[in-house]
Amino acid sequence: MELLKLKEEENEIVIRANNLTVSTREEKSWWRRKATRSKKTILNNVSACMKTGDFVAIIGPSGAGKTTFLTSLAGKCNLVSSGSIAVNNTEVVNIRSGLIELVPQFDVFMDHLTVSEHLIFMTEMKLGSVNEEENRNHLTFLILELKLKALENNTIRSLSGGEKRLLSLATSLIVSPIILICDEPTTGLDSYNASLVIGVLKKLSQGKIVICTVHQPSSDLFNEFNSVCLMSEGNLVFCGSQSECKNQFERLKLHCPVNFNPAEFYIRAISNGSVEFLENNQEPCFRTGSSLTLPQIKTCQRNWFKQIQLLIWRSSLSINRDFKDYLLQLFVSTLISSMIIGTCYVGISGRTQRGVQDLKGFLWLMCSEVSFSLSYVALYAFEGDLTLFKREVGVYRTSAFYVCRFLCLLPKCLIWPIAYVLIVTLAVELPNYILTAFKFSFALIITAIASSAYGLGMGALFTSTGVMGDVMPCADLPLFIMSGAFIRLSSLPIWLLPLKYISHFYYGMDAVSNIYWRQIDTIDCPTNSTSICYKDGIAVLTENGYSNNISENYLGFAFVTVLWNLLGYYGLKREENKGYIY
Ligand SMILES: Nc1ncnc2c1ncn2[C@@H]1O[C@H](COP(=O)(O)OP(=O)(O)OP(=O)(O)O)[C@@H](O)[C@H]1O
Repeated sequence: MELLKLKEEENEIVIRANNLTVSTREEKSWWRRKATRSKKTILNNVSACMKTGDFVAIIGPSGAGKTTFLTSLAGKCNLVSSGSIAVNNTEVVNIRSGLIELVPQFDVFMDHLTVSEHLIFMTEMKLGSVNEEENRNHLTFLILELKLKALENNTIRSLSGGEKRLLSLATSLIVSPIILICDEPTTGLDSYNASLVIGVLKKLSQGKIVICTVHQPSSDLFNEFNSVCLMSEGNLVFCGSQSECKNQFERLKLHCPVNFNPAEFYIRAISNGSVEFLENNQEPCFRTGSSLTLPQIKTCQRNWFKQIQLLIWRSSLSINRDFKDYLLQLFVSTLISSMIIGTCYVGISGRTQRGVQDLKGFLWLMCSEVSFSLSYVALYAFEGDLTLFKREVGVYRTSAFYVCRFLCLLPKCLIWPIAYVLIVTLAVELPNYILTAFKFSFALIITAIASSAYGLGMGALFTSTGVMGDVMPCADLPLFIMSGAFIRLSSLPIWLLPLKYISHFYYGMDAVSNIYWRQIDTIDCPTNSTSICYKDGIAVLTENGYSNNISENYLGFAFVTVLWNLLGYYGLKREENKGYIY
């Protein structure tokens, strides 16, 4: 593990918690301002110190506050806290990313990727190009050390729990952190995999600090740790070397029976109240004269465009593996529905008074099918990846992730409208068929892009609450009423007009209506007709309140696309600010 060790001449690292108190926030109902959940103290005045070479096991009964302590040490706790945590003399929250890595209890990956694709992605993001020899060697070394060589081409979803743990560890070690914090690295693993993981961690601890919470470790596993922290009800009962812990218990006449698991013995003693606090008579944490500057580690922040390129590469790998589903979705969403529309409207023409109504319905269906399908696909784009995104905070910029999601929708925005137009327009009588179909496709592609921005924006704003599926129809309703398919736009009250200008349905309908009706120079009007007779296509446009200028629609599309994307970005940023998920 030479690569992972701090070099001899590098400074000693000390992480120190000083009077750390962590509590939950008081929750109040918003209407009565009455407390619905009172404040709860999770960590109570905890002080501890760990230094280079420490391989620490944090043990204690369930709910003792072990995970909260770990995440606080990593600077990733989102709860209210007082006191301080510092590495050497630098507050943990001010430490450069990569110096401390947290391996949470639950692994979150993009499951469709293979092990090597995932590691390449992370190396590219965190270290720089894998084509650089140093980075390639480091990656190869990690794969070998963490026994991932045989699994390189396996997809992550096919890995066992232990293999996923090793992959999580490898991911955290890409940047060679100086402090590695693992939450229950052995939970759910069989004894072989548990000792494999602990063995790797122990090796790593030479030259680093490795801190782990462990649940019911076997005696053999527990003995691998050289330090132990005992926690009970938010208090740190003891934190020091294994031998000092044993001595302290023996001073209280609490002798661990031969062949009895010491970890279990300690936990029982603190759970039944036999022990409240133990002294720690160890040497002080800082050796006099040791330097307090933090070591430099190699990290790399890729530029924004490179981040987008890497994120798109990762998403495309995932899409490739699901290509059959993608085709099925295309088939169901576009082919079948466009065939149904085509069949219902077969033979219609806007050159007769009867055909005017049919044509308006046809244009509306074409436009709304494209809008609805794309906006609902985009709506769920973040749902599955929100946890992954929150785990990867700091690896890439939120805006890069958002732009990647938007760009990944563009192939659909291109293929779906073209497929629609090709099929549905076969059924109706179009003037200048090829040119009109081409113009329809273009207008619907732009409609699809604006609809995707709308869906993505709504999804990002409401993803974490899970109510986007309920909110979306309510938001859709006023927007699609503005399309002019159900109400004459000229008769809208003035205060409703702003809604028209943020409606992608309006711009879509206005564009396709202009494309079609401007080519209809005469509409038959039977002499015995008692209802209104439209003279030509322009009269239809005027009667329905559509604009005279198609280029205004494209400006409108640009406006709503930017608007919804900005709102979506704000929603995602809000999720990022809620903090790390562990
Ligand atoms: N975000 C939170 N909001 C409210 N309560 C919380 C929060 N995080 C932790 N707690 C509470 O704090 C206590 C300690 O939780 P923590 O997860 O740190 O314990 P633990 O020792 O790791 O438990 P276990 O061994 O079961 O994982 C628990 O009672 C838990 O319910």
